[in-house]
Amino acid sequence: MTLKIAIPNKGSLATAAADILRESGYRQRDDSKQLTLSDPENGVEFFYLRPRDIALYVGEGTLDVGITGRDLLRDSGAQAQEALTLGFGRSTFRFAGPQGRFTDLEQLAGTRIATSYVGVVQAFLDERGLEATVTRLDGAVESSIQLGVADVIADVVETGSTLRQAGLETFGEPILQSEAVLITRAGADGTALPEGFQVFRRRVEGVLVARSYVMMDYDVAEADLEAAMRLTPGIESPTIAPLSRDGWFAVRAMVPRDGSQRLMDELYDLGARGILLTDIHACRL
Ligand SMILES: Nc1ncnc2c1ncn2[C@@H]1O[C@H](COP(=O)(O)OP(=O)(O)OP(=O)(O)O)[C@@H](O)[C@H]1O
Ligand SMILES: O=P(O)(O)OC[C@H]1O[C@H](OP(=O)(O)OP(=O)(O)O)[C@H](O)[C@@H]1O
Repeated sequence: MTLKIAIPNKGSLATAAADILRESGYRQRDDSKQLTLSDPENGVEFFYLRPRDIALYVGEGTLDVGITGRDLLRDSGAQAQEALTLGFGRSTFRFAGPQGRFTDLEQLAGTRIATSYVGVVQAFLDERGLEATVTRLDGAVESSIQLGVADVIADVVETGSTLRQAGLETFGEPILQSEAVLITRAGADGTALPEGFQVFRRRVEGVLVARSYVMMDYDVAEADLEAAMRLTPGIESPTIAPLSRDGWFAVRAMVPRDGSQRLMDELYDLGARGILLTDIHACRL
């Protein structure tokens, strides 16, 4: 059975979603107007949809898997769940008001709040027992205060520059931390999905690991081997091979990309030499 996959057709998540799928070995469309793309060799079919609608299709079971934002998933109220976090499309979702006007979330009571994410905002207010009037806008929410239709906005904040330009500032704790997620129907374990799902998930996971790890190779004297291995324990354990030079070993281990330069310095100080760092393009662990 073909695995049906929903991915964003445009907006902030579209390019990164297509990139990760391409890196996972799947075909992707060349024409941004194309609505579907079949990849029979891999047993999948892609449906290019608005990211806001993707949770609905997956929740209804019309499509098997989707890529969307956590905030859009929550906002939809659809019967869909996160299967994997994808590490891109990160944003926070926050309340904001005119500079110096609000300091505390309790001050939301009785205000008019404009947002494109009514579901998320209403759930947040309900949890705290706050009553406010929530108005749905399609976008450019930051203008609504100046234009007199709202006192407060709740919106996606990435760099914060849109807020600053509108003379607004955030207040209170973030409502939600979001990033792109792989979603499936709520309650669906792997067995309820077409068999291609496990392969799909493993491929995408492999690309995520490859992005966050690098391969480190170095040579080290036997006396320093233990200490070096403590610095580079690898995922399971490092590969160690004797060198023709007496008393020396070659070590190979995957290490997190973050901090890998510092690790090279530490290995060098320890006496390791010939330290190499190489990218991993994909992997199955
Ligand atoms: N700077 C950003 N602006 C908007 N959404 C962002 C940003 N960074 C990450 N995202 C995430 O992208 C998703 C929203 O994508 P979507 O395509 O619906 O909105 P958009 O980028 O504002 O596009 P459009 O306004 O054209 O519909 C959300 O999950 C959101 O958290
Ligand atoms: O914190 P920043 O880096 O400034 O990013 C956040 C802004 O970007 C998004 O708007 P987008 O350009 O997608 O337009 P829209 O929301 O009006 O559709 C979002 O709705 C905020 O307005």
